[in-house]
Amino acid sequence: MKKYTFVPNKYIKYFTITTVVLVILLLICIMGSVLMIQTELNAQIENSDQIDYAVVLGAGLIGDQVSERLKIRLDTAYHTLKDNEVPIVVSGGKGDDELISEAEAMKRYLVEQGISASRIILEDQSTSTYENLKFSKALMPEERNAVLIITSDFHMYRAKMIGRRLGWQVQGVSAVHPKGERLKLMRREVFALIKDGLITNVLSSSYLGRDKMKTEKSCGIVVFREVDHKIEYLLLKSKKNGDWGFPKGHVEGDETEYETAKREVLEEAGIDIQIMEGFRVPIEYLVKKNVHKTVIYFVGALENQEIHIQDSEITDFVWLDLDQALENLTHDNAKDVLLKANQFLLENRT
Ligand SMILES: Nc1ncnc2c1ncn2[C@@H]1O[C@H](COP(=O)(O)OP(=O)(O)OP(=O)(O)OP(=O)(O)OC[C@H]2O[C@@H](n3cnc4c(N)ncnc43)[C@H](O)[C@@H]2O)[C@@H](O)[C@H]1O
Repeated sequence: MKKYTFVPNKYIKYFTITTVVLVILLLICIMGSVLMIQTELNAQIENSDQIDYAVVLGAGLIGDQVSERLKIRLDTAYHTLKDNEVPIVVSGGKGDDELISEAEAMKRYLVEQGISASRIILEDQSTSTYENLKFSKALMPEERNAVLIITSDFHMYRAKMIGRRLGWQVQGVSAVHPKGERLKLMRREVFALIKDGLITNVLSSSYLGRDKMKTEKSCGIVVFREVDHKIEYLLLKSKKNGDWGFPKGHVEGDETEYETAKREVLEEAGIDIQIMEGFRVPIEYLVKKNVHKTVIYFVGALENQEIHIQDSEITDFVWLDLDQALENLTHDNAKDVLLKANQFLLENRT
């Protein structure tokens, strides 16, 4: 007769629990080590010729000032990028306790250090690492996909993993934090990595590219007039969002960009403008989180016509010189368009 050894249920339970705990501890140790070596692995740019964009990831503000952790990332970005011309996406939305978006504060900091504002693109909608990178990608042309990520050493592994998932050729430069802080943050990062790597990466449709961005396209005109040999620019105030900007609107049907721009200016301001050849400046931004909008701006002069604003969409209009217009425009990318338009007029006006 066969003999069975009796093993009480409680021993099986203890054995299982101990094994699970040991496996988890082992996993945490392995992941911790992987995170630790990111400083050495991403100490500097591997190949600067192969970077289309740099993306700097946000890390919290105190009021409207960058936090100490974010400052370390931005200082790394400054030293890494100061001697080249690569466009820089600064990425981070506005938290409940923040007065402005992280992206805005990051831009201000980098500009104060001496980086040209025209190199900096704002991604100011994201609230997680995944959104940082996904929304940044939406601001880049599809074919420009060699990206340098700048973030904290402990955060780099996850950021690069998500970047690759989004189809980028990724390089990284790690911002190095003091050892004590690094260890503290690394514990948190291990759990974020488990979540992003093991759960989201496998299960979430967003990682598999199914939550595609919608796209919108509008066209508009920077309208100018000459008063006593001085240039003034037309700004309109949007009824929907209170923004001061240039007349513009969505492309309809199979209109050309010129046709859309002229129609929208006629609808919104009641004026028929001839577009000047040689100026076409696109800007891009996100409307909410999932609409990637491109607006193409042209330049055109107003002569002998009165403005009649479209009451349903526009609440006010104003003619301003360059400095006043720069002060009044709501969005920084529109200010960049105006500076370019002004330069174009200085070089091309007869
Ligand atoms: N094809 C189409 N698709 C969708 N809607 C259509 C449409 N055709 C017509 N419509 C609708 O028709 C109305 C008028 O449209 P239009 O007159 O045709 O459109 P628009 O001026 O280009 O844009 P809209 O007012 O929608 O948004 P904007 O980008 O300025 O502002 C949107 C947000 O972006 C922000 N924003 C504006 N300019 C920005 C910039 N330069 N940088 C960053 N953010 C900016 C604003 O503050 C605001 O929060 C709108 O109510 C729209 O809903």
